Amino acid sequence: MKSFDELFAELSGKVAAGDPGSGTVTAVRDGVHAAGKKVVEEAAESWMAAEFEDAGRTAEEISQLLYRVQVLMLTRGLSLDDVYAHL
Ligand SMILES: N=c1c2ncn([C@@H]3O[C@H](COP(=O)(O)OP(=O)(O)OP(=O)(O)O)[C@@H](O)[C@H]3O)c2ncn1[C@@H]1O[C@H](COP(=O)(O)O)[C@@H](O)[C@H]1O
Repeated sequence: MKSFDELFAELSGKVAAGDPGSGTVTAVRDGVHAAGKKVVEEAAESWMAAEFEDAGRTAEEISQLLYRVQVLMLTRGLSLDDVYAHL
């Protein structure tokens, strides 16, 4: 299990290092358009799971949404503080 901040630190490190085995590195290289589409896709799947599936499936979809939000942040070069400043 990892927190939002721990996941972001892990992904940032992989992107900075250009880790060749990382799906995140590939996703960031695919660019903002692709990253944004994945956010929308996982947001829709989270909504559908919340409406029609159980809490466990909903949590799973939301975890993928959080991951895709972090990929979008990394694609735009945003830090956690850049986002937290607006909370
Ligand atoms: N949390 C995630 C995570 N969630 C989703 N994904 C990726 O997203 C893929 C699933 O996306 P799809 O669009 O194929 O999903 P889907 O077909 O809609 O599947 P469902 O939503 O229907 O379940 C997975 O196969 C992973 O490649 C993730 N990839 C990575 N992480 C985390 O990121 C870390 C680093 O990963 P790497 O960069 O790949 O090393 C990992 O240790 C994980 O903690």
